[in-house]
Amino acid sequence: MSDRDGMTLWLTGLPSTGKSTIAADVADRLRRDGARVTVLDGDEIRAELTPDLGYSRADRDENVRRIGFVARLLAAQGVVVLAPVVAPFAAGRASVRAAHDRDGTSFYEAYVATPLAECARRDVKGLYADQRAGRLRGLTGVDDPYEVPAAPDLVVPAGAQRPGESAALVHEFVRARRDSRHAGTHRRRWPSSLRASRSSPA
Ligand SMILES: Nc1ncnc2c1ncn2[C@@H]1O[C@H](COP(=O)(O)OS(=O)(=O)O)[C@@H](OP(=O)(O)O)[C@H]1O
Ligand SMILES: Nc1ncnc2c1ncn2[C@@H]1O[C@H](COP(=O)(O)OP(=O)(O)O)[C@@H](O)[C@H]1O
Repeated sequence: MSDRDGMTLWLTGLPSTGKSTIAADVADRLRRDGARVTVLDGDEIRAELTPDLGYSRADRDENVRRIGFVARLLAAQGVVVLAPVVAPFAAGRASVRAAHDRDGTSFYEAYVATPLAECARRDVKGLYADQRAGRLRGLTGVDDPYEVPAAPDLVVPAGAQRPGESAALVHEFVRARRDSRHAGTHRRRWPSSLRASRSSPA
């Protein structure tokens, strides 16, 4: 394990799309692979790190910015950071990516793409029902914007999959990126001239 193993994988999508379920399962799978993993879950972070913020655009942008900052610090130390956070605005997601790019830390955006009607049917926290009943205003995807990622690194069709299938897809995505970085490390460490001399008979 090295600092090169670190990355941020942001799971964006509507409430009840499956972000937290997938992140928890992927974290377990990666830990079994021996990775250092942390999950920056929207609900937990809002309770502990951003309790001062609500759901206005400015507050959501600030929430995403702070989570992105913590993710970047951890990822730079070799941690695989999973961030299941709605992050409804493309500009907010793009600035988190840009901040990672500036210090050479990997950032990937996974769009958890369950159709709105299925999210509303799942309605894990009763928010869609609250919005319909007039008890909640400004629900992402219903009466507040959700900007669908234009070029996500991964699309997870979680409306048409079982949770384990979605987790397996995301796990494979992360594993492939970690593996390719390891291969790159080995290539850099042993340039071809050196490899040739090492493999020649003495
Ligand atoms: N109005 C409104 N719109 C959207 N979501 C709402 C709202 N009110 C509360 N919640 C719950 O808060 C979670 C979204 O906050 P996040 O910190 O994940 O995202 S963000 O700040 O909007 O980027 C989100 O969590 P998930 O259901 O896990 O996505 C919601 O449960
Ligand atoms: N393919 C899938 N991936 C993730 N969750 C799924 C999937 N299919 C059904 N579900 C269910 O949908 C719900 C998603 O809830 P949750 O993970 O809390 O969503 P979010 O974090 O996006 O608000 C859970 O009850 C989960 O069991």
